[in-house]
Amino acid sequence: MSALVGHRYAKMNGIGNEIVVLDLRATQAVVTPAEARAIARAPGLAFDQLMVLHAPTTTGVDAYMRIYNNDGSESGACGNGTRCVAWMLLQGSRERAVTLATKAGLLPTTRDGDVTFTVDMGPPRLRWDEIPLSEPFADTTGVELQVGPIDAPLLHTPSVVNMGNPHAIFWVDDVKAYDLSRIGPLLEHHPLFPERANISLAHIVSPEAVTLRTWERGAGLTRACGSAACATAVAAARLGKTGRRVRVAQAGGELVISWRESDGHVLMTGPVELEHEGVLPASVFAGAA
Ligand SMILES: N[C@H](CCC[C@H](N)C(=O)O)C(=O)O
Repeated sequence: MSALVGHRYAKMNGIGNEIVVLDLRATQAVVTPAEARAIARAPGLAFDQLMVLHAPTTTGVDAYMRIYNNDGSESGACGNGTRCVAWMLLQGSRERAVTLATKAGLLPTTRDGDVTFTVDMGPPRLRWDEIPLSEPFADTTGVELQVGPIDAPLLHTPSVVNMGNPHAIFWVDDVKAYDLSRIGPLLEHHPLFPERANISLAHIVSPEAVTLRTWERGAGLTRACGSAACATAVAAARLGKTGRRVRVAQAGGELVISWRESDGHVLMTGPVELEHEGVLPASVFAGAA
């Protein structure tokens, strides 16, 4: 039987980004890619990201998180899921702050209201080999990549940003005018991105507002992606398209993103929603492969 059976989970969402938080702090067990895929297929547990809590190994950290996409692959960041984790850890507590650790670094998170949280997503990484890209580009605000005919590309010159995970952002007039479910997987797996990439279409509404759609690496089209909102806000500010504080609207709702001047950290604010809680039943893993 899977060592995950009997551990507590919460099915949540962060503005429509489907999240399962699984608390493994009481065990040494680690989720395998096959187990992550089995949970994603279980009735009522379909997720875009699975946030797994492990006991912290460093003082001052409340939990270490491993983040899985629904294809079983791992990610270094998930903004919407991190707010859900903070909700779970602060549930019933008077504390207002938690510090979470991932393989990409520390994520201090504060509660701003009952269901509203701000995550310090840390500084973006902007050098080509930090994204990573497979070939050098001095300027990552626009790299050579296009979709469609060479002389009349449909999409071209994305900005690239690493927010703990790789993002490419194409600037468009209408985010709904493209078949992202067809274009997304081609770009996610493009040879320019040796670790694959999250692919976003962004429309600048005003210097304070952006509309966004994202095809997520390892999860496909989602209703919202927090790290994509952060990456887009950084890229838009670098290009002078917006200021350093923007509202980012996605299919599932809105986030406020601030790229702090003093230390270059990106702050993401938004709500979470609890759908149901329980303990993982053995049936989830029956016949898992
Ligand atoms: N939905 C997440 C990001 C998931 C990223 C994942 N698809 C990857 O980079 O592998 C968010 O709110 O930030």
